[in-house]
Order: sequence, then structure tokens, then C-alpha cells
Amino acid sequence: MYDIRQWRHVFKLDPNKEISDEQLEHICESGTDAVIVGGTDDVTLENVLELLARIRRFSVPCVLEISNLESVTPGFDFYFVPMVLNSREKKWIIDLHHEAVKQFGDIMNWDEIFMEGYCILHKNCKAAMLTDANTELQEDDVVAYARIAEHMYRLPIFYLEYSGSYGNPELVQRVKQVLKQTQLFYGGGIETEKQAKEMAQYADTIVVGNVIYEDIKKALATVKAVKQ
Ligand SMILES: CC(C)=CCC/C(C)=C/CC/C(C)=C/CC/C(C)=C/CC/C(C)=C/CC/C(C)=C/CC/C(C)=C/COP(=O)(O)OP(=O)(O)O
Ligand SMILES: O=P(O)(O)OC[C@@H](O)CO
Ligand SMILES: [Mg+2]
Repeated sequence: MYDIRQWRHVFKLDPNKEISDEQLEHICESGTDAVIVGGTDDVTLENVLELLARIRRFSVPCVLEISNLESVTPGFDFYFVPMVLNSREKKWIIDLHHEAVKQFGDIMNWDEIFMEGYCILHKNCKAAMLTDANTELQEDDVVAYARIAEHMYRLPIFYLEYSGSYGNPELVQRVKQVLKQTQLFYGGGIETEKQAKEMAQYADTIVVGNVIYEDIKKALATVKAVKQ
């Protein structure tokens, strides 16, 4: 399914983590809508290419979520480009993007590139630490970032990121209520069918990451929870 607006469930695979062929097959054939390749640390051209080649044995749509310029490579169906709206450093909001467009501008196919407005809410996750995200936010602050994403920047995706910890479903519901065009992604700490169902009530798309590497059966069960 190549219309990202229809995606309800996606798996995020970290190129810096090990996954067996059998596990990868289960993930790609699980009925998930897409597989995102992305992570925060030690994402290299080599490990991205290796994972891409292995995922390409299956027909599932495959996205590269760009975390550094060195690992950008052709061959993905889509490219998701994060900008961390609550970062205290403009490097993560505009500077790296400027550098990337300077480098790749002539060969960029804008139809396959989607900007993600991240709001990172788990203060101990790697992405929050790397980008010096201000995670001490009130609900109104988060809602304001969502409105900025939709109305000021017209971003296709607003991503509520709790990577490594399960977030607050009431906040996800509040954010969903103010978004009309921008697609709401929720990711963080989803480990059970119940959690997947709960967040999928509000988020347009849920993202399941770390549990793949901790308990593959539980990870696979999150697909069923959303697709039924
Ligand atoms: C050659 C070719 C095909 C070109 C294609 C054209 C193209 C797409 C060019 C790139 C254009 C562009 C504008 C690129 C942007 C460049 C860039 C480096 C932007 C910065 C991205 C950014 C803000 C990164 C910060 C980290 C972050 C938010 C990463 C997202 C992933 C994430 C949050 C992972 C979760 O963390 P995880 O690693 O899982 O953590 P744990 O290990 O704790 O679980
Ligand atoms: O790894 P988890 O905690 O499932 O989070 C998924 C995704 O939002 C990470 O960027
Ligand atoms: Mg992870």
C-alpha cells in the first residue's frame, strides 16, 4: 500500500540492531503497512544498505527515516525527514536540512519525501538527548506544536515520540482533535495488543520499534490489534 495516509501500523527497524532472517520475514509478512528503517545512533550507509537489501525480498513498502546525511541512499520507496520541533538546537530543525538540500537538491524526488514534525516527550530517549529536546512540556505546548506543524509549516506528519516508554493516550487524543490534514504518528513503548489498540484509537498511525528486538511474538501481535 503506497498511500502513506492509509497506514495504520508500521514497524521501525533499527539498522544498528541484529535481526535474524526468520524474524525479518515475520515482520515483513505480518500485514503491517510499512517498514521504516531508522535509529538514532550508529546508523551507517553500510548497515542501512544491508537491511534494505534484506527487506527488499518482501513486498512491504520500505521507508528510510533519515537520521544523518552519510546514510542516505537510493532504493527506498519513501524518505521521511525528521525535524525536531522541540529541539533547543536549530541544527535539528533547519541546518542539517539546508546542508542536505544543498548536497542532494538536484536529484531529490519531492514526491517520495515526507517531512515529519517530531515532538519528543521522553526525556531519556536517545533522540531527545541527541537533539537537546525540551521535554518539559505542558499539554498546551504539545498541542501548539501540532498546530504549528499543520497550519504554519503544513507538514504531512506530526510525530509524537515517546521512544522507549509508553506515552499518555489522553494527550494523543487531544492532539488528534486539533489535526485535520496532518497525519498523526504515535511511537513509543508499545509492547502489547492492548497498548497498540489504545494508541490506534487516536493516532492515525502507530509505530512499533524496540519490542521487535525484545519479544518478536508480542511485536507481531500489535499488527493484529490494529488491523482487526
Ligand atoms: C541519493 C538519494 C536517494 C537522495 C534522496 C534525497 C533525500 C531524501 C535527501 C535528504 C534530504 C534531507 C532534507 C535530509 C535531512 C538530513 C538530516 C540529517 C536531518 C536531521 C534529522 C534529525 C532531526 C535527526 C535526529 C534524530 C532523530 C529524530 C531520529 C529519528 C529516529 C528516531 C527518533 C529513532 C528512535 O530512536 P532509537 O534509535 O530507536 O532509540 P533507542 O535505541 O533508544 O530505541
Ligand atoms: O521503539 P519504540 O519505543 O517502540 O518506539 C517506536 C518509535 O517511535 C521509535 O522512534
Ligand atoms: Mg529504537
